[in-house]
Amino acid sequence: GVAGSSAMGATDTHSSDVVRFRGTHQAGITTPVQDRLHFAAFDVITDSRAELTDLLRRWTVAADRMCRGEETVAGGAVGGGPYRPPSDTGEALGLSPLSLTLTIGFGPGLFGATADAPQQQDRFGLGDRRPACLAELPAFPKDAIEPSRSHGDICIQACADDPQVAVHAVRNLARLGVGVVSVRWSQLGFGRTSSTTTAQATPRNMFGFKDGTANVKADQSDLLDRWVWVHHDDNPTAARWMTGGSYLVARRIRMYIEPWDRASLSEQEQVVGRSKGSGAPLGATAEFDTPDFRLTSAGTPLIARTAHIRLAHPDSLGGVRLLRRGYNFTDGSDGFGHLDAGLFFIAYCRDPQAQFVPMQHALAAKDAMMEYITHNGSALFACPPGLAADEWWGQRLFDD
Ligand SMILES: C=CC1=C(C)c2cc3[nH]c(cc4nc(cc5[nH]c(cc1n2)c(C)c5CCC(=O)O)C(CCC(=O)O)=C4C)c(C)c3C=C
Ligand SMILES: [Fe+2]
Repeated sequence: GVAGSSAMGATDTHSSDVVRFRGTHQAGITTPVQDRLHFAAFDVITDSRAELTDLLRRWTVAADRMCRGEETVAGGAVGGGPYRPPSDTGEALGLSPLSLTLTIGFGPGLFGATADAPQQQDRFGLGDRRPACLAELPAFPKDAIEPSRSHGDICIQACADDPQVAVHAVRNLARLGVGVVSVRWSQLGFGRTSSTTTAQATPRNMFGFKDGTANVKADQSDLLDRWVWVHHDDNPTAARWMTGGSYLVARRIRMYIEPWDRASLSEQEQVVGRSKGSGAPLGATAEFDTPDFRLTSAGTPLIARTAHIRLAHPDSLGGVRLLRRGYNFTDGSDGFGHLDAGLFFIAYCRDPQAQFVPMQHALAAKDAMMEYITHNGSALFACPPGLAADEWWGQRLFDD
């Protein structure tokens, strides 16, 4: 890790609070999932390639600093004199970095026209650099996607073990981006809904079930290589800037808490295919037991044909896996007395069209859970590999 001293006067900063910003892969993908999320999608509002690359350079410096617990610039909050707006908004002064990670991704619209947006201009001359799998996700049955919560040219996923640290990071990047980018939508998340290491206990989602048991984990390097990281041969030369990167699928999934809370325990367990208490697959005893989809009782499958874990299991999908990294959210109530709560689903994969798309098609068509959820936000981003020393976010994409 990086030395954990803080320029913000924090006394409680330890090197264990710092996640390395630079490396082979971006932090925030296999990093042990932190407790809090602030996810922001930006539209690029300039047509100038120079303005955009200048911002990406400035963002990189600020992000690198904030991940070490420093202000966006030295003395930014109060050191700039009384007559100028401070260069750092200051709400993280005195806080340690709390494992802040900032992960950047680029959306399909940055590369010009797509099948869904044929009018989109190739404003930055990136048309030939678009990886083939960076195409907007298709519509799935029962989707209720709201454009104001979807898509975007650039995303920043900020994760930390303190909401204020994550919000401070996104707020300051947005502030630095004035005139070049504008926030299209953002989502706060609390309570991770998956684990990415075997050392982490499995958390629970808003349905009260353990979530993340069968996730791909950071120490499963064969699975990461097969299902998460983009390979050199996955793309033609012009799109090889993605080698070592990954695609981020984001879905805002509203969960209808009130009808769920009126469903019997047995109905809830049938929907998921696992026991609510232990997280064990139905018919098994412990959380990490392998589900046996052949078990029956009086001729009926113990794990229903419509159970979430049967449909999302690799055996039902030709072996396909994803790295899930989602968060619970509650955005107040919906005006009708119902909680606007759910799961902000984030998954990383090597090829979203071959992994997420067939999985979501299977779930949307048959998953019993669909009675209790609606997908109302959707986005796909290409997250480049990690940065070498002095490299800036997007340098491999923009530099020829
Ligand atoms: C398209 C991918 C998936 C979406 C969307 C999704 C939504 C979703 N899931 C839960 C709750 C649980 N999911 C669980 C397992 C699980 N889910 C997916 C994929 C999507 N889930 C996969 C690939 C798996 C693993 C399947 C397997 O290999 O067994 C579980 C069980 C525990 C676990 O393994 O994580 C729960 C619980 C909700 C509530 C939700 C949308 C709101
Ligand atoms: Fe799931």
